[in-house]
Formats: sequence, structure tokens, C-alpha cells
Amino acid sequence: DASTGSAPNDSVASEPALKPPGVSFLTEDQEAKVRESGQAYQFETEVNKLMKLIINSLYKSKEIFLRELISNASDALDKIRFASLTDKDALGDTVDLKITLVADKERQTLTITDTGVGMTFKDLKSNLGTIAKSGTAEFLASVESQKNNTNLIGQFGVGFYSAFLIADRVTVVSKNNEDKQYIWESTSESDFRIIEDPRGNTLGRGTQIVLHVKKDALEYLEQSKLRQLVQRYSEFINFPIYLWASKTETEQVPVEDEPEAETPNDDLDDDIEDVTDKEEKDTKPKTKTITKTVTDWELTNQQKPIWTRRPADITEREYNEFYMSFTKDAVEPLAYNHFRAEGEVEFKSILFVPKKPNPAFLQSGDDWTHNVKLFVRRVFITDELLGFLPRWLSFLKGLVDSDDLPLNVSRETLQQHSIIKVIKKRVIAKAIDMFRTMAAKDEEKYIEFWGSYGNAIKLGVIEDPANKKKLMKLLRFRSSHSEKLTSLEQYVSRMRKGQPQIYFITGEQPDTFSTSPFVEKLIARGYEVLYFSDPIDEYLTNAVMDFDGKKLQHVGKSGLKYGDEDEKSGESLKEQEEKFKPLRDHLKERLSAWVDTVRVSQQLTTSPCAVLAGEYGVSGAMEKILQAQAIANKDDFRAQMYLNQKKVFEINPEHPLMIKMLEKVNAGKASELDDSIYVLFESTAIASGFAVRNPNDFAKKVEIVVRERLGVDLKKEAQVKVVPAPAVEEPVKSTQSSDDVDADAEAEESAEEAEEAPEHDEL
Ligand SMILES: Nc1ncnc2c1ncn2[C@@H]1O[C@H](COP(=O)(O)OP(=O)(O)OP(=O)(O)O)[C@@H](O)[C@H]1O
Repeated sequence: DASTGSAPNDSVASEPALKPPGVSFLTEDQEAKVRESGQAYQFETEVNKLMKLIINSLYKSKEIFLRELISNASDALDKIRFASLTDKDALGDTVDLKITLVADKERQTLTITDTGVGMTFKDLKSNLGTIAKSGTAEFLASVESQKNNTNLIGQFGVGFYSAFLIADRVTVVSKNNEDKQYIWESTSESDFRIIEDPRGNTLGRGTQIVLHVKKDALEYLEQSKLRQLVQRYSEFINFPIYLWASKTETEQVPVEDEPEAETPNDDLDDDIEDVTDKEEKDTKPKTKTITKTVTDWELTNQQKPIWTRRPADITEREYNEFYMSFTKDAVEPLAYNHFRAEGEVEFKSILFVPKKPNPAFLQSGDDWTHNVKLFVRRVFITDELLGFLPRWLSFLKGLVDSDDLPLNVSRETLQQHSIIKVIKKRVIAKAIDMFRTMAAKDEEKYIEFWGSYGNAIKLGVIEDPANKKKLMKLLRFRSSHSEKLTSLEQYVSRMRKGQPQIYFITGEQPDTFSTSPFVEKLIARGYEVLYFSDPIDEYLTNAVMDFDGKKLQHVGKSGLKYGDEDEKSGESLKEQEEKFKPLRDHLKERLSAWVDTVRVSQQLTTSPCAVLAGEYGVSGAMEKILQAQAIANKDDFRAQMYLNQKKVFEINPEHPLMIKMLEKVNAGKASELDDSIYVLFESTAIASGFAVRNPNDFAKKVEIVVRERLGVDLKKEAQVKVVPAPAVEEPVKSTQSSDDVDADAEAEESAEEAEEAPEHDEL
């Protein structure tokens, strides 16, 4: 019975009694026996590395050991509670699900016990001897290369091995329903030992971790320190954590009849109650207040889950602390949304956006499923809901607690449960709400969010048709309007009268956008152009055809309209087309392998010409992406089809180069233009974002043009004397005897000596 505590005592003792009731400890002799006769096993090399790393880089934040061990205990308790939902015998006689902490100053041990699922012999050997996590090797290498990166290692979650931060020896006693009770022991050296517990089953079920505290860490045996740490790090653990602690209590005790004092008020002990009323004094027995030390289990955490509380009652600090303890993230979240869904299904949820995404979050195929934890009526069920969040939202973290789901359903059937599907939809909608609120209320924060998760939102537009409309409003782009990012709505609000399209350009180098031949006239006329420079933008533009009834128009593709073209401009265009027809025909013939249309441009101002993709073709940037893919996949007929599409060549009728070319063609001197046409076309294609088709050919033609410009004979070749390479070396004979080998080695040695001490005449 925990409430008995120690016997009342007149003196104020500050130490808790050594033995709390109901907890069994190994004696020193028993521990020594484990060391002598336990079977020894080697730690995996990575464990040794990790332990070294923990000890060397986290020595300044030793105290995290307690957070890690309590978090493991809580996970173990979650597991047995979950098992008990479907197997009523799982709890057996050990029905209290709790964690206890006992510090023993005399033996300098700190003991953490839980009534969780416990570990079998096999579990002890593998869980506490290896590192199960994938990616640990790379992680270790990256931390080693960035010495002292405590932040990084903190984020990794160092787990059980952090015990060695404060202990030089750790003993683990564990009992799982499927096995006997075992003792595991290690001094963090290269091996650990396991032995069947000679005492039999003392735990009932669960795990007891005994830390033999190092000399420089004795502060962790102080109950005030432990209380403070549990409150700081384990505030949100959903199981009770009890600390075996002593406290001073005052109590009224009867005073035995004493001879009456002469002056009743003066030298009576302070804590003896002064009774002045004469009558009462006669009828009531005298009492005095005494102080005594009581040692008992002290509940150190409040276990009302934060998500069941009213948002209005929760401070931002509490949300932040909860997030950090819940996700083991080292920094506060960027944003959160705590809500209660009502209607078709009811559930409570808190969603968080981490400050920084896991760099691999859009690529990783499995890890992200652990980001949302599912509870049913406050009981943790699983964090392995495959496909619960769509890929684009895989950065989101949080929890869902539903009262509607059945408790005794397996994880596999849960996934298919119709309620889960409804919850999933609501969670996605609430996440989008959170982003929208951020965008509307806190632009600076939204820009930070966009910097980290912009690509995820774009992926959402591409992959999540149901939410596409809402997500499109969250998009932000650079544009010719100003340095600030713009939304599509803002763009539309600035559109010119009659402007029928939203103009954009794609490419890898946003710095060159404003000087691109496609953009020059638009900007000169005062139109705004959106700059799409992420590779994903190419896919995005295929998914987003229009916004707010306005077509999105790639400025490098056919089909651009200003909206203010009148009859007059149409006529003058026709005239120009007619005037340039001879040149257009000639160009079309010469470039027929790549071009199917040559026309007079309405888009160009200072550039002589531009290469455009056809209306259904792909831009230069997309062409490069497809080319890379086509190399990987030659059978991708769609990519091949796009790549083979012919281009549109636009000429600037006001440009002197074009006027000169027209003159040459009209004068019957078109043949003089051959190389120039080719060079002009290829270099224009480059400026328009396309890749050169045949770099060698292109370089040769450029050389011809340069030769002509400098008056160098086209036939004259460089006079380079070609020296043939030396003859092939004679193969070494493999049939030589061992004497020969020695002789060779000697010869080599003396050659080396000769090199080290060169003859004088060589100097
Ligand atoms: N108190 C415990 N009860 C039962 N099993 C435990 C306990 N502590 C540790 N384990 C087992 O040992 C494994 C390794 O623990 P460790 O703390 O090193 O990593 P982890 O808990 O899996 O990862 P992380 O600490 O990053 O969450 C756990 O996954 C669990 O299976």
C-alpha cells in the first residue's frame, strides 16, 4: 500500500526511505553474480559508436537521459494497453499502468520501473544490443563529420543508450508475458551480459532500469532535480509517473498534561498552539503541531491529455512544449491547429507544422506514416496508418483521438475503416485551413512556411485534385512586378484591362527571365510575368490550366494574346507576314528538321528572333527534364513524342538583321545565309531555354562564321605535329622463380635509393 509511507518521526529527515513498498531491487551480491555468470554478448559496432558519440557530444545535456527512458517506458505501456484491448488476459495481475522513479543515495542508483510490455530474452539481446533504425550508419557519419552537433543528435532521439550519460553501469530487469524474467547488464564497454533472473518473477510484468550513477552525476539522485526534470520533459506522458519522495508534513498531536506555565505566552515552543480561552482549555485536550517527514509515492505529472483540454485554456508555451516532447523535435513548431471535429464523426486533433522539414520528406516512402498518431478514447493505437496523409502533406505531424472508432480492432482493418477515411479528409481540410490562416494573418510566417514547404503545396496542386482549388490560392511566385512573392489572386488583381491570360515563363535561371526575348515586350508594355523556376513548376503548369477564369499562358509557347489587338494591328501584322514571306519560306526550308512554323513576331522588341514551343509542345526547361528521363527510359513514348515536336521560329520584322536577311533572299543571294541561319537558330534556341541539338556541329558552324568575319581561309587547317604514343609495354613474365622475385625487389630497392641520393652530376 503506497499510502503508508514511513513512520512519523519528530526530526526532519530529508532522505526518502530506501525501500518503497512493492518494488523489488537486486542486491549488490545478486548484481555481482550477473557479472560473473551472465552470458556475454557483443554490442553491434554501431551501438559502440553511438554510445561514444552520445557520451562525447551530449555531456552538456546529460539530463535528457530521463526523457528518453521515460519515453521508452511510456511506449512500452502503450503497447501493453493496446494488446489488452484485444486480449483481456494481457494485463494479468499487473493492472496498474505506471512508471516509478526511486533514487537510492546510499547505493548511488536511480531505478526507473514501468509496468509496460517488458522484453523477452530475445528482445533484450536485440533491442539493447543493436540499433534497429535504418539510416543510423549515415546519421553517425554525418554527425561525426560535424563535431559536437548536439542539435542533430538530439533530433535523432538517442534512446536507451543515453542512460550511459549519467551511469557507468546499467542493469535492466525485464519481464514479458511470453518469457521468464531476465537481467541485462552492461558497463557500456564492448559487451553486455544476460542471465535468467534467479529471483524468478519479481516485476509481474514490465521493465526496471537501474542506473549506477557516475560520481559527476550524483545530482540526479536529488528528488528536487528529478521532480523538476519529470515536470519539464514528461509533462505530457499519458501514464502516471510516481517519484519516491519525502516531504515534510505538519500534524496536530495531543499534548500530555504538563505543569502549568507561569507565563503561558512566552517560552512555549513555537509550534505548540497557544490556547487562551480558559473554558475551552478545560474542556478540549491540548494539542501541539509537530513536523514530520513522510516518504511516499508522489505523482509528478498531470495526465490529462492536452488535446482533451479547451484550446482557450492552453497557452502557446504548452503547445510548443507538448510538440517537442511528442515529436522529439529540438525546436518549436512553425504553426499548429487544435480542433474538435463534429458531425459525421467526432474527434479531437492537434496538427503541427515543424519549423524545418526532414530534407527527404518528399522522397521517403515509409517514414512519414509515423507522423500522425492515432488514439481511440485516449488510448494510443498506432502511428502506422499507411497512406493516412497524402504524399504532399507528409511533413505534417500530430495526433487524432477518436471516440467513434472501436477499440478492439486490428491495425490492419483499422486502415480500411470508413471512419478513418472520413477523419483523413477532415484532417487534410483542417491542415489547409491552418495554412490559409497563416497566409492571411501572418505573411512573414507564411513566407517562411513557403520557403520550406512550397514544393509540397505545388505537389498537392498536382496530385490532389479534390483540394487543388484551395491549394492554388496558397501558391506563391516571383514575378516581374516586384521582389516580393505574389499569389495568383494578387496577380489577377493587377491584370491590365482586357488582359485575357496570366503570363508566366519557366526555366532554371530566374535571373535571366527579365531579359528573355519572350518577356521583353510584355515588360516593356507594362504586363506582369510570373517566374517559375523550380523543376516542379513545369509539372505544375500542366496541372494548372487556369485560375479565376484566366488561362495560364507560357510566354515561350504559341497562343499568347495581349487582349488589345485591334483590326489595325491585325492588318499590319498581315502586311508584315506578306512582306517577309520570302525569308519565312527560306528559313522554313533550311530549318525544316526542327521548325514547322516561321512567323512574324508580336512579342519581340530588341531581339532579332525567338524559338517557341508549339501550343501543345513543351518549354525548353521541360524539354531538358524530359531528355534526362528519356535517357533513363527510352520506351517512354510520350516523352519521345514531346521531344520530337517541331518548334515555332518567330522573327522580329523591325530588326536590322532580319531586314538584311530579307534583302539577301529577295536579291537571290539566299545561299550566303546558310551558316548564319543555322547559328542564329541554335543560339536563339539556347536563349529561349532549349538545349543545343548537336554541340559539335554548332561549334563548327560558329567557327565558320568567325573565320568569315576575320577573313580566314575556310580550308586552311591548323598545323599540329602529331607525336605517336610510345609502344605497348612488354607484358611481365609470370613464370619467374621466387629467387627472381627477390632479385627484382632488390633491384627496385636500389633504384629507390638511387633516387633518394642523386648523383652529383644529376644535381
Ligand atoms: N522500458 C522499456 N520497455 C520495453 N521495451 C523497451 C524499453 N526500453 C527500450 N525498449 C526496447 O528497446 C528498443 C530500443 O530502445 P531505444 O530507446 O534505443 O530506441 P527506440 O525507443 O526504438 O527509439 P527512440 O528512442 O528514438 O524512440 C525499443 O524500441 C524497445 O523495443
